Amino acid sequence: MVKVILAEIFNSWQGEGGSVEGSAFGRRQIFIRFAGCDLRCSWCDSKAFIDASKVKRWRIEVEPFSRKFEYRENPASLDEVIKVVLSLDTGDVHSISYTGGEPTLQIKGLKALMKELKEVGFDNFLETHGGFPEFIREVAHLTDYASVDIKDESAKATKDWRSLVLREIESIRILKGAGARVYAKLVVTQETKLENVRWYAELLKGLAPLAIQPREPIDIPMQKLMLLYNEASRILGRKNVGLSFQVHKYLKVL
Ligand SMILES: C[S@@+](CC[C@H](N)C(=O)[O-])C[C@H]1O[C@@H](n2cnc3c(N)ncnc32)[C@H](O)[C@@H]1O
Ligand SMILES: Nc1nc2[nH]cc(C(=O)O)c2c(=O)[nH]1
Ligand code: SF4
Ligand SMILES: [Mg+2]
Repeated sequence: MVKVILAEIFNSWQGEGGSVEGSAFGRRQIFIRFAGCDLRCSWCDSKAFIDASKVKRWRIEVEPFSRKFEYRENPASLDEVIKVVLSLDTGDVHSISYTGGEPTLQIKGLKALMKELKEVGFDNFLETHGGFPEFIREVAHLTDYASVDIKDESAKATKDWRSLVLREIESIRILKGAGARVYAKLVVTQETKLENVRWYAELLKGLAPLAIQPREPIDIPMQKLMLLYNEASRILGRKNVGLSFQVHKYLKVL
């Protein structure tokens, strides 16, 4: 029996993605956060969950926005996860967000959950770094929406940053080919180089829109953000670039 190592499940509003095509910003979602990640983005806000061996328990926010949690032991069975998702359904849920950590690292469990939750009528929204096109291929046909991060050099996510970016682009291509609504998300910092943004935009041209998301806490000067945006827009087209902020953090919700 497949099991999954989780961090948390909660019902909230999708806080990211802004208004670019394929975004589910402001939609109600049930978030399934997987534990474990192979990357180490310097600014990751989910650091507590990226070493799966340290995530002994997962939590359920029993009532949306209540900060009241129930805890369960890892690993979780798929039946248990489905039951929890159904129990959190507020009737206005747009889609299920699979996030993490990196959900594609647990590809068997991810695939089984996406399949089952689709069968009971939910759309699937995959939040991924896209570094494993071979895993993306396994779930592309089950994916309705995907937000695929392009990891900027300044994230210092891995040593071989350029090859990671190329794999992320390949993942976007696979998802698009399978009919998913896909956008790329680029977290930018003060250190983000204009020449790198130019490169990402060239790779994304004709493929997917770009949501530019300032790293939280925001310290990038607005003049710099404007320059990066302008350059991306010049290459991708003015309708294919937008800003994204982590609005849930301002609302102080999960
Ligand atoms: C925690 S990650 C999990 C999914 C996947 N591992 C990834 O990185 O795309 C979810 C989203 O939060 C974003 N994120 C995490 N920490 C952030 C921060 N400090 N500021 C802005 N965005 C952040 C990531 O870039 C990603 O788009
Ligand atoms: N409300 C809310 N929206 C989100 N969008 C992406 C998130 C994530 O951590 O993947 C996230 C999250 O953690 N909460
Ligand atoms: S890839 Fe995602 S979960 Fe992994 S370290 Fe980076 S932001 Fe965090
Ligand atoms: Mg988050």
